[in-house]
Amino acid sequence: MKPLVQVQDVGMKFDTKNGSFVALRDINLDISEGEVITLIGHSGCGKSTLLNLIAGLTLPSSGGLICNGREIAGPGPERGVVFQNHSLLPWLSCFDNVYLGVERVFGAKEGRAKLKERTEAALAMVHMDHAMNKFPHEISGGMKQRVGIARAFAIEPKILLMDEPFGALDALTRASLQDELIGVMDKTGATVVMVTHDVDEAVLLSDRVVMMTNGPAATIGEILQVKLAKPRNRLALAHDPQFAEYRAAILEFLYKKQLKHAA
Ligand SMILES: Nc1ncnc2c1ncn2[C@@H]1O[C@H](COP(=O)(O)OP(=O)(O)OP(=O)(O)O)[C@@H](O)[C@H]1O
Repeated sequence: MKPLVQVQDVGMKFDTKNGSFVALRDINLDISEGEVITLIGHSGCGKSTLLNLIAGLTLPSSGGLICNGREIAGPGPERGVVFQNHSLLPWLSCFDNVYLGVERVFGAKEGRAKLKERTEAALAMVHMDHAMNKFPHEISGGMKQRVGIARAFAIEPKILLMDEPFGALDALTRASLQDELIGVMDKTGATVVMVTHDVDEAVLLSDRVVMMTNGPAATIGEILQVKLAKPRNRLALAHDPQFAEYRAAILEFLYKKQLKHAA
C-alpha cells in the first residue's frame, strides 16, 4: 500500500537578515494510513517547521511532499491542524467554532441539519457537548484544546497534524487529554503526526517516534518503532518494562547522542 504522506529529500532554508539559515536537510519519511507519529527533538531543531511543511503552511526549499497521491502545495481539508494555543475565534461559541470549518468543507453538498449533526458529534467525541454554547473565554485551557481537536476532527481529515497540542496544559489535564485522544484515535483509526517535547507522551501515543538531530540543518536521527499493544492504558504501562525501554531509548538519544551538540 502506498504511504498516505511521503516526505522526500526535503530541505528548508529561511532567509534571515544574517543570510540564509538552513533549518532542515535530507528529510525522508513515509507515513502510512492509520499511523501515529510523534516528532521529538531539542528546542529549535525544526519539528514545527516539518509539521508546517506537511500542513502546507510553508513550502520546502528543496525536495517535495506528497499527501494522498498529490503534491502538497498549500493547506487542504484532508489535513487538519491543531496548534498549541487552540486558536479558537473568541467571538464564536464552541459550537460555531467547529461549525465554521464543517460548513466550509461540507456546506456545498450537505444541509444545515447534517452539518449541525457533524458538529455535535465532533464535540461529543471530546466530551464537550455539554459546553457547546459557551464562548472560549468561559471555558478552561483544557476545554479549549478539546474544542480545537473537535474542530480538526470534524472536517474528517485524512491526517491530523498537531503541534504540541497539550504543551500549555498542566500535567493532569494533559494526561486526561492524552487518554481522550487515545480513545478518539482508536475509534476513528486516525493518522496523526504530533510534535511533542514529552518523552512519555511520545511512547504512550506513537506507533513510531521520529527523533530529530539538533539544528541548524537538522535531520531525522533515529526512528523508534513502538510495538506496545493498543489500546494503551497509562496505568498498566507505568509498570511495563518494554515501556521503560522505549522511554530510555529516547532519553538516550536526546540527552546522550544529541546533547553535546545542543545550542
Ligand atoms: N520563518 C522563519 N525565519 C527564520 N528562521 C526560522 C523561521 N521559522 C523557524 N526558523 C528557525 O528554524 C529553526 C527550527 O524552528 P522550529 O520552530 O521548527 O523548531 P522546533 O523544533 O519546533 O522548536 P521548539 O521545540 O522550540 O518549538 C529554529 O532555529 C528557528 O529559529
